[in-house]
Amino acid sequence: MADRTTEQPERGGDAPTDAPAVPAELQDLRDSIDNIDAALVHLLAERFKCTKRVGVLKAAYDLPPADPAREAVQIQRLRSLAAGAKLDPDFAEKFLNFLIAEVIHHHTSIPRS
Ligand SMILES: C=C(O[C@@H]1C=C(C(=O)O)C=C[C@H]1O)C(=O)O
Repeated sequence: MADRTTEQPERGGDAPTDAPAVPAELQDLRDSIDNIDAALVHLLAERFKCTKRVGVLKAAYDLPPADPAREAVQIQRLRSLAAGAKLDPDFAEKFLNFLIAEVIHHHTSIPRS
């Protein structure tokens, strides 16, 4: 495979018209980041499919949209998983709260009889 790091812009003379070559390692990392972002989108889509069904069930059984006791268990579990994975537990908690807020927003918009 060609070494992409060898594709350097000209030095001196006129300003180069092409963008500088991206080092191979940077491009590889960006390819992986793009794959991870795609996986996250698919995982989130599956999660929202589940939570939408939960919202319909809650409306049918006249249960409140939010369940703070369940959320507290989820947050502690995710914080522990994050710590084990060397991810900032505060970030994991913020991310989960962000998701849950969106879910509850969806649930509150489901009509009830
Ligand atoms: C999905 C539910 O509804 C809400 C949303 C939650 C979530 O997104 O994980 C968790 C608890 C509830 O506040 C549920 O009760 O399970």
